[in-house]
Amino acid sequence: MNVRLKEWVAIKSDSGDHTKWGEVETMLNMAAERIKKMGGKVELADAGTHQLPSGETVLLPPVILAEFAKDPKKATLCIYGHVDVQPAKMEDGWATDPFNLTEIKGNLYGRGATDNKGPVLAWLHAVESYQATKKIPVNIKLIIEGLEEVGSYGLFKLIKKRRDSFFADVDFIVISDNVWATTTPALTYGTRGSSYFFVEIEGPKLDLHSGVYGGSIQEPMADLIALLGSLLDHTGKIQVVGVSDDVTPLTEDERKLYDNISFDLEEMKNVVGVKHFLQDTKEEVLMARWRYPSLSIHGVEGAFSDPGSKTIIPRKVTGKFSIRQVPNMDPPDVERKVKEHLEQVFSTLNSPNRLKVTATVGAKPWVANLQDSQYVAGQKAVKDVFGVEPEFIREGSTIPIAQTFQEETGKSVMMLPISGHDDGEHSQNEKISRYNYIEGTKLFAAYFYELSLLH
Ligand SMILES: CC(C)C[C@H](NC(=O)CN)C(=O)O
Repeated sequence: MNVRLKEWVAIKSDSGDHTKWGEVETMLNMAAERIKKMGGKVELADAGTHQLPSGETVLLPPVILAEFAKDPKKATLCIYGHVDVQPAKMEDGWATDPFNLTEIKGNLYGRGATDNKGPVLAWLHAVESYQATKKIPVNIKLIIEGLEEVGSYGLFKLIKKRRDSFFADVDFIVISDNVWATTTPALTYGTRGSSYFFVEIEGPKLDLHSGVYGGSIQEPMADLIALLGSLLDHTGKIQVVGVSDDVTPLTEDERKLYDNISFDLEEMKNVVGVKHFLQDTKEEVLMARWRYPSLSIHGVEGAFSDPGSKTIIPRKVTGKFSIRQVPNMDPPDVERKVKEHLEQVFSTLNSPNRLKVTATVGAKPWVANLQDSQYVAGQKAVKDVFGVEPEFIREGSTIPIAQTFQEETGKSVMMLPISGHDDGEHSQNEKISRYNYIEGTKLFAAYFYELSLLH
């Protein structure tokens, strides 16, 4: 059992609820202390403030900017990671306490084990192992945040501000915050972007007895269900007019990249427990995940959701959904079209209730240039450690800051995942295998070495 990972997983650094950001700060301080113990120079950089959908302005947790002793003859690598996590409760169906890292048959289960505390620690372990030999082949900088899971508030501005200082001498930026597509190690060259929406419907002054008022008022929940039901058809096609218009057309060269992925549809059905996907072939399923947009409905705040029955008409409900975006979609344009769509559907309901739509995340999609020399180093490092060629993959999830790193700093960005395809990021029983954690640490060490040969 890895003691450090156990200590980090024990911190409930769920960033989803701003009232709990104290735990996120505790986690950031713990990570900062670890880096200082390793001889790193650490700044807890001010990330500014953020306005919540309620209108309230809150102070953001800081961002760790750290660096180790620099040798001007060596290349400088900046590693990005995050130490906040998604929410997790035993009642969601976890087999073990999500905040008590538990080893079962070679897997380490706990919230954040793979997304992203395990990989962040693996980077630190790789640095430490070189420190023991006093021959680290590249200069290392670190940027570690605590709000990735809610859209990296404040980080965009901080990167702009530090472009000519912290980032000035950085040659490469690397991120390990995603999963392999199969059991073969991978290099990731694209992620989808995301816009997250809150649709609030507010009706009566207070919750009402459905036996008294049912049938005589227009219920907020019925309005909300009509709105949410208008977003998608049964084939998964987004119904918001114009949203998918800008999707980059598929080229033959890009299509060929899918041929070599050893993705097994049957195994994937078993992993997630579904009878079939919306697409029929491996290529179509992967494209739906990586290079086409999707819309998912996540939940309803304010609706009765406890066990048992309560005969209530909720006064105010907030539906939550997000749209994953791909090149060349633009989050502000998507957000405008979604708002227009919801207002138009709402107008047909002739409702006396109030509608408010807020977009809380506006993260751009990211695609790297596969000819970038970092990918050569990554490919060699995978070969060194695993003895196989990596799969070149994209990722359906979002790293909000990836495209900003590339655009603002002009530096090369690569993703080097060490997490397994079945690690259950954001899900019940999230885990990292002992194998991936240890071999992943070796991969990072090999990558430092291969990168130094490029310089
Ligand atoms: C913008 C999202 C909240 C970011 C989140 N990122 C990850 O899961 C990265 N491992 C996502 O839902 O994609």
